[in-house]
Amino acid sequence: MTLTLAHGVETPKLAARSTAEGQISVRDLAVRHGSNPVVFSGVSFHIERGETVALIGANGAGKSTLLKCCLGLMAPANGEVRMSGQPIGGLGTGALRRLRGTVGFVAQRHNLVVRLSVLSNVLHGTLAANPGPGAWLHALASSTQRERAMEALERVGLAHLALKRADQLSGGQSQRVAIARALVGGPRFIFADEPAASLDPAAGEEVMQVFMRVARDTRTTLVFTTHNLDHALTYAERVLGLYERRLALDAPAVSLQTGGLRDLYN
Ligand SMILES: Nc1ncnc2c1ncn2[C@@H]1O[C@H](COP(=O)(O)OP(=O)(O)OP(=O)(O)O)[C@@H](O)[C@H]1O
Repeated sequence: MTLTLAHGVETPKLAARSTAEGQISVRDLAVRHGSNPVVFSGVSFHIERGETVALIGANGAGKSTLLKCCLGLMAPANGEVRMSGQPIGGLGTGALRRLRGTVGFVAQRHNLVVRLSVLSNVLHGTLAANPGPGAWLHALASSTQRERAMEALERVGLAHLALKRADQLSGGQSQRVAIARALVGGPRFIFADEPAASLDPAAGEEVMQVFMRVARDTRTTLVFTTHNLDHALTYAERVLGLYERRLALDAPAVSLQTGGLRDLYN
Protein backbone atom coordinates (compact mmCIF):
# COMPACT_ATOMS: atom_id res chain seq x y z
CA MET A 1 0.00 0.00 0.00
CA THR A 2 1.29 3.43 -0.87
CA LEU A 3 -1.59 5.38 0.54
CA THR A 4 -1.30 8.67 2.30
CA LEU A 5 -1.82 8.03 5.97
CA ALA A 6 -4.90 9.44 7.59
CA HIS A 7 -4.18 12.69 9.33
CA GLY A 8 -6.01 15.40 11.22
CA VAL A 9 -7.12 12.96 13.89
CA GLU A 10 -7.86 15.32 16.72
CA THR A 11 -10.33 15.25 19.52
CA PRO A 12 -12.81 17.99 18.66
CA LYS A 13 -12.68 20.97 20.93
CA LEU A 14 -15.80 21.88 22.81
CA ALA A 15 -16.56 24.87 20.64
CA ALA A 16 -19.65 27.02 21.11
CA ARG A 17 -22.65 25.66 19.19
CA SER A 18 -22.66 28.51 16.68
CA THR A 19 -19.05 27.99 15.59
CA ALA A 20 -19.45 24.22 15.35
CA GLU A 21 -22.52 24.51 13.09
CA GLY A 22 -22.04 22.40 9.97
CA GLN A 23 -19.01 20.52 11.32
CA ILE A 24 -18.68 16.74 11.57
CA SER A 25 -16.29 15.28 14.13
CA VAL A 26 -15.76 11.54 14.28
CA ARG A 27 -13.50 10.17 17.00
CA ASP A 28 -12.19 6.63 17.27
CA LEU A 29 -15.35 5.20 15.70
CA ALA A 30 -15.98 1.46 15.49
CA VAL A 31 -19.19 -0.03 14.12
CA ARG A 32 -20.62 -3.50 13.74
CA HIS A 33 -23.90 -4.81 12.38
CA GLY A 34 -25.41 -7.04 15.06
CA SER A 35 -22.94 -9.66 16.21
CA ASN A 36 -20.86 -9.48 12.99
CA PRO A 37 -17.20 -8.40 13.12
CA VAL A 38 -16.61 -4.64 13.11
CA VAL A 39 -17.05 -3.00 9.71
CA PHE A 40 -14.29 -0.55 10.68
CA SER A 41 -12.63 0.73 13.84
CA GLY A 42 -10.38 3.58 14.96
CA VAL A 43 -11.94 5.97 12.42
CA SER A 44 -11.35 9.63 13.27
CA PHE A 45 -11.70 12.79 11.18
CA HIS A 46 -12.99 16.34 11.41
CA ILE A 47 -14.87 18.08 8.61
CA GLU A 48 -15.30 21.84 8.61
CA ARG A 49 -18.50 23.60 7.62
CA GLY A 50 -18.74 23.98 3.86
CA GLU A 51 -16.11 21.35 3.04
CA THR A 52 -16.85 18.96 0.18
CA VAL A 53 -15.66 15.45 0.98
CA ALA A 54 -15.68 12.24 -1.09
CA LEU A 55 -15.88 8.97 0.81
CA ILE A 56 -14.43 6.09 -1.19
CA GLY A 57 -13.61 2.42 -0.69
CA ALA A 58 -14.47 -0.98 -2.15
CA ASN A 59 -17.92 -2.57 -1.94
CA GLY A 60 -18.60 -3.38 1.68
CA ALA A 61 -15.85 -1.09 3.04
CA GLY A 62 -18.42 0.71 5.17
CA LYS A 63 -19.19 3.98 3.39
CA SER A 64 -22.97 3.79 3.83
CA THR A 65 -22.51 2.51 7.37
CA LEU A 66 -20.41 5.57 8.19
CA LEU A 67 -23.11 7.90 6.82
CA LYS A 68 -25.72 6.04 8.90
CA CYS A 69 -23.63 6.60 12.04
CA CYS A 70 -23.49 10.32 11.30
CA LEU A 71 -27.30 10.32 11.08
CA GLY A 72 -27.62 8.47 14.39
CA LEU A 73 -29.23 5.50 12.59
CA MET A 74 -26.64 3.13 14.04
CA ALA A 75 -25.10 3.17 17.48
CA PRO A 76 -21.32 2.79 17.38
CA ALA A 77 -19.54 -0.10 19.12
CA ASN A 78 -16.96 2.48 20.18
CA GLY A 79 -16.17 6.17 19.73
CA GLU A 80 -18.26 9.23 19.07
CA VAL A 81 -19.83 11.26 16.27
CA ARG A 82 -20.52 14.97 16.71
CA MET A 83 -22.67 16.83 14.24
CA SER A 84 -22.64 20.62 14.61
CA GLY A 85 -20.80 20.05 17.90
CA GLN A 86 -23.52 17.80 19.34
CA PRO A 87 -22.57 14.26 20.37
CA ILE A 88 -25.35 12.36 18.63
CA GLY A 89 -25.08 9.36 20.97
CA GLY A 90 -26.41 11.49 23.83
CA LEU A 91 -29.39 13.02 22.05
CA GLY A 92 -33.00 12.21 22.88
CA THR A 93 -35.51 11.33 20.18
CA GLY A 94 -36.67 14.90 19.60
CA ALA A 95 -33.15 16.37 19.47
CA LEU A 96 -32.04 13.59 17.11
CA ARG A 97 -35.02 14.29 14.84
CA ARG A 98 -34.12 18.01 14.80
CA LEU A 99 -30.51 17.18 14.03
CA ARG A 100 -31.55 14.88 11.16
CA GLY A 101 -33.66 17.78 9.91
CA THR A 102 -30.39 19.65 9.28
CA VAL A 103 -29.18 16.90 6.90
CA GLY A 104 -30.39 16.69 3.32
CA PHE A 105 -29.98 13.14 2.03
CA VAL A 106 -29.66 12.15 -1.63
CA ALA A 107 -29.63 8.44 -2.48
CA GLN A 108 -28.44 6.62 -5.58
CA ARG A 109 -32.04 6.36 -6.75
CA HIS A 110 -34.03 9.54 -6.50
CA ASN A 111 -37.25 7.99 -5.04
CA LEU A 112 -39.46 10.73 -6.42
CA VAL A 113 -43.23 10.24 -6.35
CA VAL A 114 -43.52 9.95 -10.10
CA ARG A 115 -47.23 10.75 -10.39
CA LEU A 116 -46.80 14.12 -8.68
CA SER A 117 -45.35 17.37 -10.01
CA VAL A 118 -41.70 18.29 -9.64
CA LEU A 119 -42.75 21.10 -7.28
CA SER A 120 -44.76 18.75 -5.06
CA ASN A 121 -41.79 16.40 -4.90
CA VAL A 122 -39.53 19.22 -3.75
CA LEU A 123 -42.12 20.22 -1.14
CA HIS A 124 -41.78 16.73 0.36
CA GLY A 125 -38.44 17.97 1.66
CA THR A 126 -40.35 20.20 4.09
CA LEU A 127 -42.41 17.32 5.48
CA ALA A 128 -40.45 16.94 8.74
CA ALA A 129 -40.74 20.65 9.54
CA ASN A 130 -44.25 21.17 8.15
CA PRO A 131 -46.28 17.98 8.28
CA GLY A 132 -49.52 18.53 6.42
CA PRO A 133 -51.09 18.52 2.97
CA GLY A 134 -48.90 21.42 1.79
CA ALA A 135 -45.90 19.11 1.87
CA TRP A 136 -47.68 16.73 -0.52
CA LEU A 137 -49.48 18.86 -3.05
CA HIS A 138 -48.12 22.12 -4.31
CA ALA A 139 -51.64 23.54 -4.67
CA LEU A 140 -52.08 23.23 -0.88
CA ALA A 141 -48.68 24.61 0.12
CA SER A 142 -48.29 28.05 1.67
CA SER A 143 -46.78 30.76 -0.51
CA THR A 144 -43.63 30.68 1.67
CA GLN A 145 -43.25 26.93 1.20
CA ARG A 146 -43.77 27.28 -2.55
CA GLU A 147 -41.23 30.12 -2.77
CA ARG A 148 -38.64 28.03 -0.93
CA ALA A 149 -39.29 25.07 -3.19
CA MET A 150 -38.96 27.27 -6.29
CA GLU A 151 -35.68 28.70 -4.94
CA ALA A 152 -34.37 25.17 -4.47
CA LEU A 153 -35.41 24.30 -8.03
CA GLU A 154 -33.67 27.42 -9.31
CA ARG A 155 -30.47 26.32 -7.57
CA VAL A 156 -30.49 23.07 -9.52
CA GLY A 157 -31.51 24.81 -12.76
CA LEU A 158 -34.96 23.24 -13.06
CA ALA A 159 -37.41 25.98 -12.08
CA HIS A 160 -38.88 25.83 -15.60
CA LEU A 161 -39.97 22.22 -15.00
CA ALA A 162 -41.77 22.87 -11.68
CA LEU A 163 -45.21 21.84 -12.92
CA LYS A 164 -44.11 18.86 -14.99
CA ARG A 165 -44.93 15.39 -13.71
CA ALA A 166 -41.88 13.69 -12.25
CA ASP A 167 -42.27 10.67 -14.58
CA GLN A 168 -41.57 12.96 -17.55
CA LEU A 169 -38.03 13.74 -16.39
CA SER A 170 -34.73 12.19 -17.45
CA GLY A 171 -32.63 10.34 -14.87
CA GLY A 172 -30.29 13.31 -14.47
CA GLN A 173 -33.17 15.77 -14.09
CA SER A 174 -34.81 13.47 -11.52
CA GLN A 175 -31.62 13.38 -9.48
CA ARG A 176 -31.41 17.19 -9.61
CA VAL A 177 -34.99 17.34 -8.29
CA ALA A 178 -33.87 15.01 -5.47
CA ILE A 179 -31.10 17.52 -4.71
CA ALA A 180 -33.66 20.35 -4.65
CA ARG A 181 -35.81 18.25 -2.28
CA ALA A 182 -32.77 17.82 -0.01
CA LEU A 183 -32.09 21.57 -0.13
CA VAL A 184 -35.55 22.96 0.51
CA GLY A 185 -35.29 22.72 4.30
CA GLY A 186 -32.05 24.76 4.29
CA PRO A 187 -29.79 21.93 5.49
CA ARG A 188 -26.38 22.38 7.14
CA PHE A 189 -25.22 19.09 5.62
CA ILE A 190 -25.86 17.16 2.44
CA PHE A 191 -25.10 13.44 2.44
CA ALA A 192 -25.21 11.78 -0.95
CA ASP A 193 -24.80 8.02 -1.30
CA GLU A 194 -23.48 7.26 -4.80
CA PRO A 195 -25.61 10.05 -6.30
CA ALA A 196 -24.35 9.59 -9.86
CA ALA A 197 -24.08 5.79 -9.94
CA SER A 198 -27.27 5.19 -11.91
CA LEU A 199 -26.69 8.01 -14.42
CA ASP A 200 -24.93 8.08 -17.78
CA PRO A 201 -21.54 9.88 -17.77
CA ALA A 202 -22.83 13.26 -18.97
CA ALA A 203 -25.78 13.33 -16.56
CA GLY A 204 -23.48 12.16 -13.76
CA GLU A 205 -21.08 15.06 -14.38
CA GLU A 206 -24.01 17.48 -14.46
CA VAL A 207 -25.37 16.22 -11.13
CA MET A 208 -21.94 16.41 -9.49
CA GLN A 209 -21.50 19.97 -10.78
CA VAL A 210 -24.83 20.92 -9.24
CA PHE A 211 -23.76 19.44 -5.91
CA MET A 212 -20.50 21.33 -5.96
CA ARG A 213 -22.13 24.64 -6.89
CA VAL A 214 -24.85 24.27 -4.26
CA ALA A 215 -22.38 23.36 -1.50
CA ARG A 216 -20.19 26.34 -2.39
CA ASP A 217 -23.02 28.87 -2.74
CA THR A 218 -24.85 27.83 0.44
CA ARG A 219 -21.75 26.85 2.50
CA THR A 220 -23.32 23.47 3.13
CA THR A 221 -21.07 20.62 4.22
CA LEU A 222 -21.20 17.96 1.49
CA VAL A 223 -20.19 14.33 1.96
CA PHE A 224 -20.71 12.00 -0.98
CA THR A 225 -19.79 8.37 -1.51
CA THR A 226 -18.66 7.24 -4.92
CA HIS A 227 -16.89 4.51 -6.86
CA ASN A 228 -16.04 7.04 -9.56
CA LEU A 229 -12.51 8.14 -8.66
CA ASP A 230 -12.57 10.97 -11.20
CA HIS A 231 -15.65 12.37 -9.47
CA ALA A 232 -13.91 12.09 -6.10
CA LEU A 233 -10.89 14.05 -7.32
CA THR A 234 -12.79 16.57 -9.43
CA TYR A 235 -15.71 17.44 -7.19
CA ALA A 236 -14.38 17.03 -3.64
CA GLU A 237 -11.84 19.16 -1.83
CA ARG A 238 -10.87 16.23 0.32
CA VAL A 239 -10.99 12.44 -0.01
CA LEU A 240 -11.51 9.92 2.79
CA GLY A 241 -10.83 6.27 1.96
CA LEU A 242 -11.84 3.16 3.90
CA TYR A 243 -9.68 0.07 3.45
CA GLU A 244 -9.24 -3.08 5.49
CA ARG A 245 -11.54 -1.90 8.30
CA ARG A 246 -9.84 1.44 8.88
CA LEU A 247 -9.59 4.95 7.52
CA ALA A 248 -6.58 4.49 5.26
CA LEU A 249 -6.74 7.79 3.42
CA ASP A 250 -7.52 11.37 4.41
CA ALA A 251 -5.98 13.84 1.98
CA PRO A 252 -6.74 16.92 -0.10
CA ALA A 253 -8.03 15.92 -3.54
CA VAL A 254 -5.39 18.07 -5.27
CA SER A 255 -2.64 15.91 -3.74
CA LEU A 256 -4.07 12.68 -5.20
CA GLN A 257 -4.17 10.87 -8.53
CA THR A 258 -6.63 8.17 -9.53
CA GLY A 259 -3.81 5.63 -10.02
CA GLY A 260 -2.79 5.86 -6.36
CA LEU A 261 -6.37 5.47 -5.18
CA ARG A 262 -6.72 2.09 -6.91
CA ASP A 263 -4.74 0.58 -3.99
CA LEU A 264 -7.91 0.99 -1.95
CA TYR A 265 -9.58 -1.63 -4.15
CA ASN A 266 -6.94 -4.38 -3.95
N1 LIG B 1 -28.17 -4.19 7.79
C1 LIG B 1 -27.03 -4.89 7.77
N2 LIG B 1 -26.91 -6.04 8.48
C2 LIG B 1 -25.76 -6.74 8.49
N3 LIG B 1 -24.66 -6.37 7.80
C3 LIG B 1 -24.73 -5.25 7.07
C4 LIG B 1 -25.90 -4.45 7.01
N4 LIG B 1 -25.68 -3.38 6.21
C5 LIG B 1 -24.41 -3.52 5.78
N5 LIG B 1 -23.84 -4.62 6.29
C6 LIG B 1 -22.46 -5.08 6.06
O1 LIG B 1 -21.60 -4.04 6.52
C7 LIG B 1 -20.48 -3.91 5.64
C8 LIG B 1 -20.41 -2.49 5.13
O2 LIG B 1 -21.52 -2.25 4.29
P1 LIG B 1 -21.78 -0.82 3.63
O3 LIG B 1 -23.06 -0.92 2.88
O4 LIG B 1 -21.65 0.22 4.65
O5 LIG B 1 -20.54 -0.72 2.62
P2 LIG B 1 -20.32 0.27 1.41
O6 LIG B 1 -18.89 0.69 1.46
O7 LIG B 1 -21.33 1.36 1.46
O8 LIG B 1 -20.57 -0.70 0.18
P3 LIG B 1 -21.10 -0.40 -1.32
O9 LIG B 1 -20.00 0.34 -2.04
O10 LIG B 1 -21.30 -1.77 -1.88
O11 LIG B 1 -22.38 0.38 -1.21
C9 LIG B 1 -20.66 -4.97 4.56
O12 LIG B 1 -19.92 -6.10 4.92
C10 LIG B 1 -22.14 -5.26 4.59
O13 LIG B 1 -22.39 -6.58 4.17
